[in-house]
Amino acid sequence: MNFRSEAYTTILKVLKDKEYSDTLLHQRAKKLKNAGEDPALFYNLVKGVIKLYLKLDYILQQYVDKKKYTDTDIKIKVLLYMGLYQLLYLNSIPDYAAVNETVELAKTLFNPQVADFVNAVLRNYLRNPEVSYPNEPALRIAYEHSFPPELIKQWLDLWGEENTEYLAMFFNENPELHIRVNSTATTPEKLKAYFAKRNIVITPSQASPMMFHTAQTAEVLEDVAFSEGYFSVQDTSAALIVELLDPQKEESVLDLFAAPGGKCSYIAERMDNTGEVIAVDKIPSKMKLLKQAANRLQLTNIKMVVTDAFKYGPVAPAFHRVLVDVPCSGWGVFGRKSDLRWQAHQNIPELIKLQEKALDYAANFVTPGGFLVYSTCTMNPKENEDQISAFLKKNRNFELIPADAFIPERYTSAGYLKTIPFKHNMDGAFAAKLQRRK
Ligand SMILES: C[S@@+](CC[C@H](N)C(=O)[O-])C[C@H]1O[C@@H](n2cnc3c(N)ncnc32)[C@H](O)[C@@H]1O
Repeated sequence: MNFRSEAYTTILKVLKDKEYSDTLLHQRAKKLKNAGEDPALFYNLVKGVIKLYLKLDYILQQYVDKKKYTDTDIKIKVLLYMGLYQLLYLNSIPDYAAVNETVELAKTLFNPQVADFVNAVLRNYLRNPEVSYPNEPALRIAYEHSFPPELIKQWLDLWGEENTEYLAMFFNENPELHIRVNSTATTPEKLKAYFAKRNIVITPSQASPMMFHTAQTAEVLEDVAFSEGYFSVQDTSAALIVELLDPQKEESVLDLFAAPGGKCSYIAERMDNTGEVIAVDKIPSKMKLLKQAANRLQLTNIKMVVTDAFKYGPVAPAFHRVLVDVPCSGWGVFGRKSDLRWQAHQNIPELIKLQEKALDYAANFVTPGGFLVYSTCTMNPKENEDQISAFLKKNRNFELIPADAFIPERYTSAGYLKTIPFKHNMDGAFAAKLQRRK
């Protein structure tokens, strides 16, 4: 077993069969680790090639006869992507090793002719690695940073060339690990001291006293403090959404689109294991993850209901706080979810309808004087500000509560929680806090 052959079959599954799952990746990485291989290289190669395959493809076309490249099977293209990715991004691997190992893999998987082809293309690149990109901004950014051109066009219209490029670049970097302290088990100071004793540096977040970030991902995840429930892995932007919701002890809280439950477990922690959090989601396998997290964190105030949110009832204004964390285009999490940029742009109109319906439905559960938080992990105004404006126009009994009363002002804009990945060094998220009048 070696990390390149495992990476090859994984990448092919994603690019050819459009199948991606973090679980599959983790299982394979674990297998490699047990066989004495470095899982970090496996993760880097798989996630990197999936994110950057459009760029790799664009470059490779410049080193092969056009017709021959068009006729080349995806099974062979994946080998070329892997070889070129190592040459461009894996500095720990010398160029000769990147080429030789890819050629050897081509021999094992195919035959000497394919191996010769792979060798010739990669060496062609090495002889003259100058690549030229189109002048037109949308195409240049799309190929240089590997995003669908139609998505880049939308971003350019929204934010202009400079910000679009910052965003695209940010999502191609290796994201740091963000962790959240379990306040029912320990304190931020104790957790920091615990890791310091083990020579692991975790840096306090500027955004939240309960959050840290670290570049020592593997060491932190493998530490027993994780399995013992002293912390969770969560992007800081997601934690801020719960801080905006601001759940209090002994309250009743409804989390209508709850799984896999990162926000739900934080709600339960902030309520210090009191009151009741009802977590609703329709996907049983994702709810299982919430159940595991609740057990690990020893949270006893979460009640899980596996059902379609729109069938959850009785529909009555019975909750102090309702979180409606809707399915969205996911633009804000393109850094962590390597395959998402290749699918997310397709179904936005449908998502917008679902979000509108979810917000309307969730509002029915808020008690007079209670709060409703609508959130997404996207920076798309049509899924964010536009949804809230339309809702407030229809529902005069709700009003916007400014977010900067709950989270640092730097992460807010026009009363909303709004995180900008390259500016705040976290995922992109949006949330609005609405109060139902008494
Ligand atoms: C953005 S995710 C929620 C993430 C979650 N709040 C967290 O912090 O981990 C949206 C969730 O909505 C769920 N979902 C989508 N349509 C649904 C429906 N009609 N009823 C219930 N859950 C639904 C999906 O299974 C998905 O887990």
